[in-house]
Amino acid sequence: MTLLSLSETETQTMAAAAAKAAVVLPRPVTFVTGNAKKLEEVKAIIGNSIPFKSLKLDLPELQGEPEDISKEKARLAALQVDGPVLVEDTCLCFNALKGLPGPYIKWFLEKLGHEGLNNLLMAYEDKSAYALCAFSFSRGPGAEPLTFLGKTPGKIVPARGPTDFGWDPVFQPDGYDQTYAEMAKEEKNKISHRYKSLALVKSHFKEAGYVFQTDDGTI
Ligand SMILES: O=P(O)(O)OP(=O)(O)OP(=O)(O)OC[C@H]1O[C@@H](n2cnc3c(O)ncnc32)[C@H](O)[C@@H]1O
Ligand SMILES: [Mg+2]
Repeated sequence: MTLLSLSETETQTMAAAAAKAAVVLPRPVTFVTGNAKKLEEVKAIIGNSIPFKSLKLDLPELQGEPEDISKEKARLAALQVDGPVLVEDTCLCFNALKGLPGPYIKWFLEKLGHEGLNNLLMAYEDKSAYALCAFSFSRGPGAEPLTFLGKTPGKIVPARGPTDFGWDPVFQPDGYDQTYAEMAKEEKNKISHRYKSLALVKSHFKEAGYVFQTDDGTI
């Protein structure tokens, strides 16, 4: 039998390399959102792949590009939670309107409703649009957030289907006869902007090899 014996220096070097490779984070990651329907989808898509809990908080939102809004939400959330956080910002962008309402879709929807969103495109032949989700992950207060974009193309149609989640009834993804609202949840979660963004988040977590530590120090 051959015994592999390492010198003290070799052992120290290996331990240092392992410590450098693994980023230890307090467990779990907190997904901060004020939107219960988002949370449902995020739970279904993330499953057990990332240890996470949620916190219902309506974070203030900067004006600007989706990526910047999302990053700023993550910075604020990390300060509030004092730990690792995930947040997301969702946009609905009309191509004829050069990407608007975009991040302001929440207020457009609230004021104009589904019919009003259709009316915005009345003067244009081009009804194409895309749903955009920008997830941001921050390792904690002061850490620069990483952002992951997921985009699903489609078109704006008169409302069809259940009205329990935002603009789902007026968005029909390309390649489908149904609106997001008419689709089975599992179907939407296989092709949605949120799914695509979270697929990148999951890959990042896999590649980064984060190690999660509980309060009592166990991993
Ligand atoms: O606390 P946060 O996470 O910010 O939740 P929110 O509801 O404020 O969400 P956003 O700021 O991202 O605004 C996006 C708007 O689009 C709606 N929305 C988000 N994702 C959607 C989806 O997948 N389908 C339909 N509507 C969606 C949502 O209800 C808002 O009105
Ligand atoms: Mg919001």
